Order: sequence, then structure tokens, then C-alpha cells
Amino acid sequence: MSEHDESFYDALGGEPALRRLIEAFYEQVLVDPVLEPVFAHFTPTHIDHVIVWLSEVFGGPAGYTERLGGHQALLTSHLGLGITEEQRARWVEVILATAAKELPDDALLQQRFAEYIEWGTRIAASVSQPGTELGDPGPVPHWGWEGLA
Ligand code: HEM
Repeated sequence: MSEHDESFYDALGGEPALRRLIEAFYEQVLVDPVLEPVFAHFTPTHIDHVIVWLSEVFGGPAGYTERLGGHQALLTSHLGLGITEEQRARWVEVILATAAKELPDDALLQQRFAEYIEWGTRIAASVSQPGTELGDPGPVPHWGWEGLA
């Protein structure tokens, strides 16, 4: 048995680990000079919704599809935000520094997590630009030991 036989979600530490990660991440976002203005209208449900999204992406419960509108709703949340490359890159930098502390010290796990964050933030920034019209983005993407499933 390889040490990566358990699901990516279980290896991450499931919902409790994602909660620790995202709560610690947003504590920093809200005092970060680059990111704080972007999250001026931040709501407490935001944290819960990001945890539900990441849980589904990484192979946990499909709560975002079942309760929060799925992939289309996630993309819609970013429409019109006009996320700059500086903001996107800072978001990545802060969450990866937090993941290094809060997620298991497993090189492949940290690498795959970082790859998802790079991929996902580029999509979020892209759809946030003016004039984006979402087609049907399909189901919530899944990401695991092999990357995009
Ligand atoms: C992998 C990348 C990302 C994921 C998984 C993600 C996830 C989410 C989710 C789940 C929501 C909906 C929250 C809700 O329903 O309350 C949301 C909203 C939002 N996201 Fe992202 N996001 C990503 C990247 C980014 C980036 C790079 C930025 C800006 C630098 C950003 C800024 C925002 C803002 C401003 C909102 C609306 C906040 C609010 O009013 O609650 N996101 N995001």
C-alpha cells in the first residue's frame, strides 16, 4: 500500500483541517493591505462556503452542488470583482503559507494543493474581468492525487 491510498480529502484531514486552514487564511486576508479592500463586504458565511467548496473539490461531501448552486454559483460569486494579478498572486501566497502550517507535511499533498490553488485562482480572476458571460461551466471540478480528475 502506498501512503497515498487514502482519498485526498481524508489525507488533508477532512473538514476540520479545511476549517483550520480557511479560518487562519481569512484572519490574514482581513489585515492584508493588498487583499483587505477586495474583501470589504466579506460575510461570515463566506468562510463556510469556501470550506464547503474545497471539501467537494478535494473529494469530500458534495455540499456545494447540493446546497449552494454548484460550479455556476461559485463562478458567479466572482463576476465583476475585477481581480488584479497582484491581488490573485497575494491570495495564492497567503493561502500557501497558511497551508504549509495547517495541512499535513506531505510533499505531494502540498504540491497538489498548490496546483489547485494556482489553477482555481486563475479561473476566478479571469471570470472576474468585465464582460464575462458564463456559459454552462459543467459540474464542480475534482482535484486529487493526480491533479484535475
Ligand atoms: C481557488 C480559488 C478560489 C476559491 C475556491 C474561491 C471561493 C469562493 C467562494 C466559495 C465564494 C462564495 C462565498 C459565499 O458564498 O459567501 C467566493 C466569493 C468571493 N471571492 Fe473567491 N475564491 C477563489 C479565488 C478568489 C480570489 C483570487 C479572490 C480575490 C483576490 C477572490 C475574491 C472573492 C470575493 C471578493 C468574493 C465575494 C466575497 C463575499 O462577499 O462574501 N476569490 N470565493
